[in-house]
Amino acid sequence: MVNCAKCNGQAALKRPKNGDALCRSCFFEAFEREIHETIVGNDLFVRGDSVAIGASGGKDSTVLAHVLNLLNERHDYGVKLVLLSIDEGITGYRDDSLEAVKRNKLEYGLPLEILTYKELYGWTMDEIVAKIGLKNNCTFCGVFRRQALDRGAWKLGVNKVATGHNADDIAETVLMNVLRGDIARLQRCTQIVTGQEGMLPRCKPLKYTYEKEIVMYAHFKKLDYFSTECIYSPNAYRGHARTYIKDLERVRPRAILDIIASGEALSVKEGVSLPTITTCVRCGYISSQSVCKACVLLQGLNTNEPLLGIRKTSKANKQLQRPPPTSSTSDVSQSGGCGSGGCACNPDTPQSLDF
Ligand SMILES: Nc1ncnc2c1ncn2[C@@H]1O[C@H](COP(=O)(O)OP(=O)(O)OP(=O)(O)O)[C@@H](O)[C@H]1O
Repeated sequence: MVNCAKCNGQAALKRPKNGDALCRSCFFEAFEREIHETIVGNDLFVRGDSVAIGASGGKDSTVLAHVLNLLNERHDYGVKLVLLSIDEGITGYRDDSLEAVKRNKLEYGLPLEILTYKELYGWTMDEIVAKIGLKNNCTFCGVFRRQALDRGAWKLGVNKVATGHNADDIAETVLMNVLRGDIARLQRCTQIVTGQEGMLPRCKPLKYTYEKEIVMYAHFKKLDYFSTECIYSPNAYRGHARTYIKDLERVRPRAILDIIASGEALSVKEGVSLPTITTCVRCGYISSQSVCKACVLLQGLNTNEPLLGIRKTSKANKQLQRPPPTSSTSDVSQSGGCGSGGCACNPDTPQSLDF
């Protein structure tokens, strides 16, 4: 029998993060305490905050909702929590995972708001994939989701958004941004709170939490989540980064934290020009070009030119300085959006690589 390193009882697992043998209850204690320390150490919340948890029904956001709800009570954060789900319109995937979110809403007694791509943009992902095929569809989905979460948060009147991005996700993003030479995103992607002026702050309380431990926690706690991969997401580039990091982790478990620390330690030399943040002339959301990536992509879909937002968008941006077509079904291009959210996309990057 292997003894628990903390209480000397019978160990039930070996922690992927540091190899400690722990019993279940000592693992729960360590897992929850570390997330609490991340929250407190980084001032993620203040009393009175209203926080929308991006709830996809997957393991990460389900564990996030469970743990935030628990810590909020245990440590009396005084924070109001709300679940916010975006229904991208992916039959056989998001409809099923949203059922898990609806069950969690009842289980945790938290309000839930669901926004759909169809109502926000006039298109479901099923329709987008039918139009453009499986290549590039993740670009549409990622850009629309980022803006949709902001729009949902403004609608709910919250002042913060929390997402379930974990340590593995962040290490992968660091690597991908290094390989792409994307300095602006490299600088941003390790930040635990993102969101420039005019945007709602977004935080990642699971930034230092290993994916394997999230899976273990969800499994031992018997949490209700949906575990199937997106049917439209080949996302080969992230897949390569993921495989590489898993290989590194096998040799050196700390590699994930080390990559995050390396990303955090990088700083951009003075004088290097970074994209400036402005407001999209079409929808009013924050953008790094005069027309935001969501509007460019939407224009492409609505005018039968779906690659408009995929190719170099400075060109597309010039094209879009013209007024939008009146036939658009989206409230983004028709009404100018709510004018208060934050789509901080970098239109020249083919995939969404920051959070
Ligand atoms: N459809 C959605 N609705 C609301 N929030 C979402 C949605 N998709 C993703 N998010 C948020 O963004 C985070 C990272 O999303 P990603 O697509 O990387 O999924 P993931 O790593 O599989 O996470 P999860 O296990 O929570 O689905 C999620 O944990 C969640 O907080």
